[in-house]
Amino acid sequence: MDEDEDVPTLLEREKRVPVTIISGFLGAGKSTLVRRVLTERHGYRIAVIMNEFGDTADIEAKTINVSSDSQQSDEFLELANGCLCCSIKDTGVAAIENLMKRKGAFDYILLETTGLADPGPIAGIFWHNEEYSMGLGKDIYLDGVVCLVDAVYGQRQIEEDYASEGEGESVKQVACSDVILVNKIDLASETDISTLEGIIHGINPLATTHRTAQSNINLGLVMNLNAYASRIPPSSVSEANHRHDHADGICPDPESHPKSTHYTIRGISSILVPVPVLPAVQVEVLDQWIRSVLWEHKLPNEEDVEGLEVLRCKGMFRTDAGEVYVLQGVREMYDLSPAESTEDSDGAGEIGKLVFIGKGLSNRVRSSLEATVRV
Ligand SMILES: Nc1nc2c(ncn2[C@@H]2O[C@H](COP(=O)(O)OP(=O)(O)OP(=O)(O)O)[C@@H](O)[C@H]2O)c(=O)[nH]1
Repeated sequence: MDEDEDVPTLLEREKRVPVTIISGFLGAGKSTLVRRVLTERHGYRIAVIMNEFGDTADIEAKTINVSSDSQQSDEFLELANGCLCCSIKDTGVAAIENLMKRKGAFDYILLETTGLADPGPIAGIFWHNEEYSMGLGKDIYLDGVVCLVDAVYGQRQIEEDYASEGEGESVKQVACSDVILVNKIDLASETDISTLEGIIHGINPLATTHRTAQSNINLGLVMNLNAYASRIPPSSVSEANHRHDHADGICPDPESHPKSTHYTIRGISSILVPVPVLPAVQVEVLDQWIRSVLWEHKLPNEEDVEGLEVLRCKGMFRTDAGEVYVLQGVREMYDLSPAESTEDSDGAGEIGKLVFIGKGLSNRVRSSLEATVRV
């Protein structure tokens, strides 16, 4: 990251401080990314929060010659570039807000999860607070989830992880991410990297991927994504529609092109359904469909669909009343509401889209959704 790289302005746009969750496969380069953030002069005042004060902090303490304040129950390291490295036992919203009260406001918070953590529930904490707990979550909001994948071992990790029992953490990490860094590209062949990218897009057609070596990424590409607000970057749904990476045969449903796509990798799949301008009254019908699928794991008025579980959903469409609706969801939590501002509406063309990523998303589920949004 060069000093003179474009640094997005964060605080002018939002009073609340954005939080980005960094997840990643074991050994994929999370600590290397964090070390970059903590040592390079990028102009942000970032608090990096780790579940455990692990190797990175020790390394920082040694290499930057700053000692940690381990007298307190939480530990902090203030770095020369203005960043703060800290470990708080409880990474809930209230604990992070307390941290801000004690240590002052930051421009940004990066929350690093351990290599085995599934970011879905962590993302849910922020969501839940924002939605239900007045007062909490007033200072911070979830901006996005970034996942590091090892370019050399990523494919094997995904496959072995799945083979162990059900779909593994690495698959969930990919499914729940907004940006994915395929790291260690210096060690992998072009063919292997492309195959891995195909698998990643197969699991999560909405995520943007970047190739990196030594986790070297322009921070502007992983921060300030606004991935969970009631808005959706126009590119993300349209890109998803064009990602058809079949190099490894992960798109087993060619009949669905180009109207909708259906990828699957051993249980985790995604469906993308175009949505025409909907009569306003039909939004409630769609809402019921989403509730049934997310909460009851079945299609409306039908028996359970075996293994139906949505990990992530997103979408945007117009109604004939002139409103633009945005869908955002993680697991059982979702929000289907009109876009926050007219600026957000610009991305919605006449044809909207809904994307669901998860398990059990069969053709039957897709047909049911298509019928629900048919006019
Ligand atoms: N060759 C190469 N090595 C890398 C790259 N990125 C990281 N490494 C090395 O890979 C090893 C693991 O990187 P970490 O950053 O510790 O990975 P991690 O995801 O934090 O690991 P865990 O926390 O143990 O899951 C370290 O020895 C890094 O120096 C890269 O792009 N290329």
